[in-house]
Amino acid sequence: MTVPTISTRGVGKRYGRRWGLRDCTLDIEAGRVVGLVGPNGAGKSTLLSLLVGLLRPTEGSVEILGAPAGWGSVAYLDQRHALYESFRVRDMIEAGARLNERWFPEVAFERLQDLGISLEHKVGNLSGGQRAQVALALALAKRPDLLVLDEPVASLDPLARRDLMGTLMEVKSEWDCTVVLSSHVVSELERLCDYLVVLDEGTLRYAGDIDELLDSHGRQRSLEELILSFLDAGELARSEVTA
Ligand SMILES: Nc1ncnc2c1ncn2[C@@H]1O[C@H](COP(=O)(O)OP(=O)(O)OP(=O)(O)O)[C@@H](O)[C@H]1O
Repeated sequence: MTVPTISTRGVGKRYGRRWGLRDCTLDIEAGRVVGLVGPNGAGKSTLLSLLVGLLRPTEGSVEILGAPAGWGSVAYLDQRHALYESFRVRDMIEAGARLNERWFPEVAFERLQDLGISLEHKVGNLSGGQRAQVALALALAKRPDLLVLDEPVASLDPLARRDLMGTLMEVKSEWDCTVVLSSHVVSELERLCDYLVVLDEGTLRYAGDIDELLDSHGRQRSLEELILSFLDAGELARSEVTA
């Protein structure tokens, strides 16, 4: 049996007295593009941080390609696209070689050249969309087995969103990494993703193949409607508990 890229078992994270995520069990096979959705505070960033080893679970376990989270070939991009303002784009790419064991600078150089982003630009002078593209190119230069993106398009205008999603689609057609991205924009997820994970109030509401989900409702309901129904079901379950 092949090892799933992502395997979590009853994973939970508590912040003080409050659980950010609880009892989350997932098996996600290699090559999937996973859309992670849920309202504010649902636990999306918590789950993503657990997957990349930035947070340690309070309970349960997380394995990436059979090894504990934090090891292996994983790239993580958050919505702040943290970069060194005073560096030129070229310097950022070259600095990556000193920080990463696996580093393929040509991947970043080629992608940015294709996008018309000059390597000589200072990072501090880039637009929001260009910064996002540079941050993504740096993540891709690791040629990761797992690419994790926390709301990568949240701060971008519609054109920059489209460009970034286009880059992700190209990446998927070029090599077979597994991608997990969270977003509030369901239409964008639908174009890119083949697997859906829905969280609400720190609880897993749904995990499964998107086509199978749409087929199981005879393609009569949109993905957005189905996601809302998972969230409403949670609302119903909570009101039954508290009634
Ligand atoms: N460092 C922290 N300290 C205390 N509580 C936290 C911390 N980080 C997250 N939480 C809480 O855990 C819960 C889940 O937060 P998380 O950031 O994972 O949600 P999210 O789905 O990513 O939300 P958003 O869409 O608003 O970014 C929330 O109730 C949040 O307040």
